[in-house]
Amino acid sequence: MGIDGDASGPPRRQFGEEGGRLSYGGYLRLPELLDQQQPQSQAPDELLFITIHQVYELWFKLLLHELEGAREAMFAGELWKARHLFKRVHAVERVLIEQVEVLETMTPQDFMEFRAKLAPASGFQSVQFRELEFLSGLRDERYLGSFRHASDEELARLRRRLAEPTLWDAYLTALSRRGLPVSDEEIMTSLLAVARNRGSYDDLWQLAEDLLTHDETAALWRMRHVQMVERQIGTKSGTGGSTGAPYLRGRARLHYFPLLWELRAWL
Ligand code: HEM
Ligand SMILES: N[C@@H](CC(=O)c1ccccc1NC=O)C(=O)O
Repeated sequence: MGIDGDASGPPRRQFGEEGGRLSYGGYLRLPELLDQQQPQSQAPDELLFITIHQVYELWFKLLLHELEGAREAMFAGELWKARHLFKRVHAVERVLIEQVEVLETMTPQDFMEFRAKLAPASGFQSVQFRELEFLSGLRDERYLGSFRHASDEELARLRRRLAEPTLWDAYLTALSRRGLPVSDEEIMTSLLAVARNRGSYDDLWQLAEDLLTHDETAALWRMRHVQMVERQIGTKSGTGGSTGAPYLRGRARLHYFPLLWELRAWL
């Protein structure tokens, strides 16, 4: 029996073969993709280091896309759609945490074989990571300073993220579409009304839980990253010029949606 399952006779055309324009590698642009891993040293583990960062950046790209979709859905009052997209966001974010383990198979000695070649590059210069923070509501303009070497297009993207609405802005719109006031003075009362009146507001409550999970998972990644950093470089300072682990520990305490955490104290 042939691989197409035919016992005999001429090979039949498989589904999708009629046009014959697309191939697996052509569609996925594999020649281009697989040409992008270019180690700067002979160190055996540099391929792992490059690959894992590229995989992160691909997931970051998808997260930005899905979070933009979730934001637009909240603005449009399509809460079911926002929740559907957040489910995917959470699944990807869990993968981001899990794959730290792959890089931790590298020993610090093996990392030191090529680490010096990396400076002054560092995760500080990840445009998409900062875009995710800005879109999620953590807008610290001081980070624009880390992008002196970024292209005009990348800088424009970061500035656009600083100017555009955040996920929290979109959630506030969803609240006010349901008649709940969202001024600074009234917002906590509205969040409490949602939490205490699930019969009327369960969709808004679940959506707030989705935002909180996004926040919590991002913080888990920061903690996981700093554990990996301590394992790899101990108390050394970073190639990007920070104090290293102490700087990163400080970042792990940050929240995208502080009011959703504060709400817990009132429930
Ligand atoms: C051997 C593994 C790694 C080490 C030792 C390491 C170390 C560091 C250090 C020390 C910093 C602070 C900036 C500096 O002064 O350099 C940093 C920042 C950062 N790293 Fe890593 N890193 C590692 C892997 C990764 C991976 C796999 C990613 C995935 C994209 C990543 C993303 C980032 C990001 C986004 C920042 C900025 C964090 C912030 O400002 O809050 N790092 N890293
Ligand atoms: N900042 C790291 C080096 C590092 O991990 C890195 C270097 C270049 C590009 C991305 C990196 N990943 C995260 O910071 C260090 O200080 O060892």
